[in-house]
Amino acid sequence: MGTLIVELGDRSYPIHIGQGLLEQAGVYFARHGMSRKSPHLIISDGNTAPLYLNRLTDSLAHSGYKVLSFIVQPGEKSKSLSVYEEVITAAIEGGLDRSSSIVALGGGVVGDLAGFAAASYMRGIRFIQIPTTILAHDSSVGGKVGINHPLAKNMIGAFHQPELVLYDVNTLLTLPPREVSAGLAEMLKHGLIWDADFARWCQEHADSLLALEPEVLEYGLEKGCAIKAKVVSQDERENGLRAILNLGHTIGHAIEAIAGYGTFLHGEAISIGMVGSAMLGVRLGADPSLVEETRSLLQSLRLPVALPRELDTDTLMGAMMHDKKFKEGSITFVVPLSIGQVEIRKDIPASLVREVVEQLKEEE
Ligand SMILES: NC(=O)c1ccc[n+]([C@@H]2O[C@H](COP(=O)([O-])OP(=O)(O)OC[C@H]3O[C@@H](n4cnc5c(N)ncnc54)[C@H](O)[C@@H]3O)[C@@H](O)[C@H]2O)c1
Ligand SMILES: O=C(O)C(=O)C[C@@H](O)[C@H](O)[C@H](O)COP(=O)(O)O
Ligand SMILES: [Zn+2]
Repeated sequence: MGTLIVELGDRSYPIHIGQGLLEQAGVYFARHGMSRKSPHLIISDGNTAPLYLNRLTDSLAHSGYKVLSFIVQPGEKSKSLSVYEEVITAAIEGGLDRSSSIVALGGGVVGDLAGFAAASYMRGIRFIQIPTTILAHDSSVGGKVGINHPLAKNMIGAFHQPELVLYDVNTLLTLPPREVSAGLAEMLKHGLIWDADFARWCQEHADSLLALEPEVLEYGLEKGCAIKAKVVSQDERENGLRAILNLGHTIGHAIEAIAGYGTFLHGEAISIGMVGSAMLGVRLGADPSLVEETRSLLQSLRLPVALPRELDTDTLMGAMMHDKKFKEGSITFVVPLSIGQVEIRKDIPASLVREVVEQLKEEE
């Protein structure tokens, strides 16, 4: 088992990664001084809860905690205002007070939704992340929480750091193959933005990662979490450096929104977006081999690398203008210089992005 720390002064917190941690949740709650007098609300989804909720509630109850649960529909559509309202209703009806916590048991959807409920309920209560997807090695760390608007991803949200992240890698064994690949997209992203050796390691170990071989998977998750933790520790609120974690997301988020949430998984959409970013990089001076290399890394993880022709370019461009990085008339892009190295550019003309979108369609 490994433990990493997200260094944020008096809001620092651990990420515990290992096997069998779900059964020890009560011990970790006690170690973090969670209240035994106030109720704690677990948010999970309809796929994850039948598999893992009992293990969690048993462990917490055994350690003397009062727990309630609220189960949402699986998938991106649950990151909505209406489901958020249902979660808040469950918190009020369950009698949560300022010593309570909200606990996310699931992937990034549950984590973002539960985290936003924790950030806003009574102006903020404690929050615990218990991730159960590969993708959530990214989403459970860093405190970005929120929900979608039909017009734009993650448009309503907050920064609200968890108390701790308890990552039981045994839970990953039940993930469907498509979700495994989508999660590995964010793992590879951490290599693409920070560490070329790690990006190439992901490709070399692609078969083991896809087969969920525990030791390889745990190493990859720890490495991804460590990169994310380092970035977040330096720039919690995305005033600068943190934007690099958004590689591929400007195009990716627009794809998710215009195709209808859930049509493309988040990891699939950002996979296509990362190829687009490489194309942009080449237009701005990177070696032309960057596009093929990026594509090959993503394809080894069985990820999509082209944009379906039926997605309308104008609609996609319009959706990109809703990105949080679109400010004062121009869009900030994370542009790769080479594998493992990116820069943040604030001067990317929309015409260049349009060319990239067209090129992404040609490759289909
Ligand atoms: N906050 C952040 O920093 C951050 C970072 C990256 C992504 N995200 C967000 O995360 C979301 C995507 O997260 P995700 O890919 O985990 O999606 P998800 O939460 O929808 O989970 C994927 C699917 O797997 C199922 N599932 C979860 N755990 C399972 C398990 N152990 N076994 C079997 N099935 C399981 C879920 O029910 C769902 O159907 C997106 O909304 C994205 O925007 C947030
Ligand atoms: O933590 C971050 O910062 C990220 O950008 C991580 C991304 O993988 C993630 O998808 C995040 O939710 C995107 O945030 P947004 O602010 O661009 O909506
Ligand atoms: Zn992401």
